[in-house]
Amino acid sequence: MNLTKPVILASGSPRRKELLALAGFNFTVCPAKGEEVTTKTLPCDIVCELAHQKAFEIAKAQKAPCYVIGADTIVAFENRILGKPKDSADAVRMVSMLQGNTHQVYTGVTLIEVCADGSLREKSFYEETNVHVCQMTKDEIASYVATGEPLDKAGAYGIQGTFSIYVSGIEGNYFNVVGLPVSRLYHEFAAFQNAAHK
Ligand SMILES: Cc1cn([C@H]2C[C@H](O)[C@@H](COP(=O)(O)OP(=O)(O)OP(=O)(O)O)O2)c(=O)[nH]c1=O
Repeated sequence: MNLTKPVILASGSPRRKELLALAGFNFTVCPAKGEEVTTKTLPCDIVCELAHQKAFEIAKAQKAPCYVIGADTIVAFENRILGKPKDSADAVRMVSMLQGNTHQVYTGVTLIEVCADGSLREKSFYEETNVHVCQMTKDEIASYVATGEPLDKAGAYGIQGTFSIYVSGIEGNYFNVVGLPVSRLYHEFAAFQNAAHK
């Protein structure tokens, strides 16, 4: 994609950095530091609101024209929202809930253009993926959590890591589960950039 302005990824997630690079973007990373507070109840609204907060925090601090990308990922299981676990005990609780069941992973993305006159233009979207998790024994859950892999991940697991042996299938986009729906992002970004030149 021919980028007309520099791109900033407002995320500290190493997965998002890797995925955005895979999509061919040239960008710098500037993680948002604000607390993630939501006023919404539906998972799709929560991830869009939090993605907006992250992108907006970085966009409002910019002095020159650019594009800012913010994202947020949560797991939803039977009306419960699972973010990152607080500690290992919380991770055990989350994985115990998800094993033997199907849950949804939502990632929201916000694109903000900081225009030459300082005004902001933005768009948000989300993707949902169904993830089927095999039954796990208490020992399997304990040893998985002991790897430390769940601690910085929504729902206390990483589909891209050793948890992969417990994922029997998904419906939807794999990269959405890892934290960034890259194909959707690429196409939404192209349309967003083109819209500015009309
Ligand atoms: C479900 C799942 C989540 N995750 C990750 C993606 C996100 O990095 C993280 C969810 O936390 P987020 O709060 O969405 O993101 P973050 O704190 O890692 O980064 P930032 O807010 O700075 O953008 O969980 C995986 O890596 N694999 C998975 O299978």
